[in-house]
Amino acid sequence: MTAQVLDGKATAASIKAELTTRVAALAERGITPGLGTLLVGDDPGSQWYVAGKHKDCAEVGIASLREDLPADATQEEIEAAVRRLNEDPACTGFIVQLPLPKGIDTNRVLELVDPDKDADGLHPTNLGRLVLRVNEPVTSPLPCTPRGIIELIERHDISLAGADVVVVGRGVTVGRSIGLLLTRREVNATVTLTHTGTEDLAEHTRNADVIIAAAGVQGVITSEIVKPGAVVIDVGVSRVVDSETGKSRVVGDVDPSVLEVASWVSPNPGGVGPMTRAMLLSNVVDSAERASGLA
Ligand SMILES: Nc1nc(=O)c2c([nH]1)NC[C@@H]1CN(c3ccc(C(=O)N[C@@H](CCC(=O)O)C(=O)O)cc3)C=[N+]21
Repeated sequence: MTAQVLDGKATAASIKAELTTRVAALAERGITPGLGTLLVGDDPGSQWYVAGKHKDCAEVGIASLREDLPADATQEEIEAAVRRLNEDPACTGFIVQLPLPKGIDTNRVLELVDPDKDADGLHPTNLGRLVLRVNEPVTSPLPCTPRGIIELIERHDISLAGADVVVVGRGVTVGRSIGLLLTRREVNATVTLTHTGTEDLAEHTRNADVIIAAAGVQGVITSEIVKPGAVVIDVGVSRVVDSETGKSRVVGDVDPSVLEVASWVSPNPGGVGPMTRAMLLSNVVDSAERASGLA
């Protein structure tokens, strides 16, 4: 058996097409959604990510706003830039590109973001809303990677209702927050969160209908610890130097042997990454629709 591919690139492309239509409807009412980015310093990786976000925006008709600060920007200067984006009516959602330079109190910066403009969906107020509104529609931004993973699964007609989902890794952006979405009544999965303190990871994963691998450990999920027919989502990102080409490349948490036992596997790259970017755009369009009374 060979697993089917959960194609994140193709799924993100259809989401972007849907967003283009919604952005056009907003334009008819004189509204242009705008994504702001706050980038501090000159890390090439961060510059590349931010450039990609502005390119995505241009594709669907979202305006881009940038705040770029030097690597030696002070806490006060960074907080002033957050306030400018909070107050700018042209900015309907924004992100603070992470990581911020050493010595900056990241949580203080993130908590200053207007929760209604929080395009990452990771502001404490928005995580709190997810906790409190478990049985009601959410009208606040959702964490992008968790939302992208659920969309990727459901848009392939795989039901999560009643599924036993094992999450590997307790990082804030994925492991810690995805259970808040998976256990909502409208999704209805059962969730086990495993981490480095888990005594027997295999015992959990072998019973899972769905494995969400967000540990950042190359190849931790091997075919021996996956139940035949399981759905396996590869979120982890590690950089390795290819022994043949000598070039650096991205590898995930899922070992290629898993393709022989799973029913569906998300590739990495080409799976969760493009979905995360599409959900960032969705959060910005959702916010603009809410602000204009369309949603
Ligand atoms: N405030 C904030 N929000 C973020 O969402 C955020 C951040 N800071 N800091 C950095 C991480 C990283 N991240 C990625 C998103 C998409 C891909 C992506 O699309 N990757 C492609 C290809 C990547 C490659 O080949 O190098 C793929 O998976 O197919 C990767 C990484 C968002 N981040």
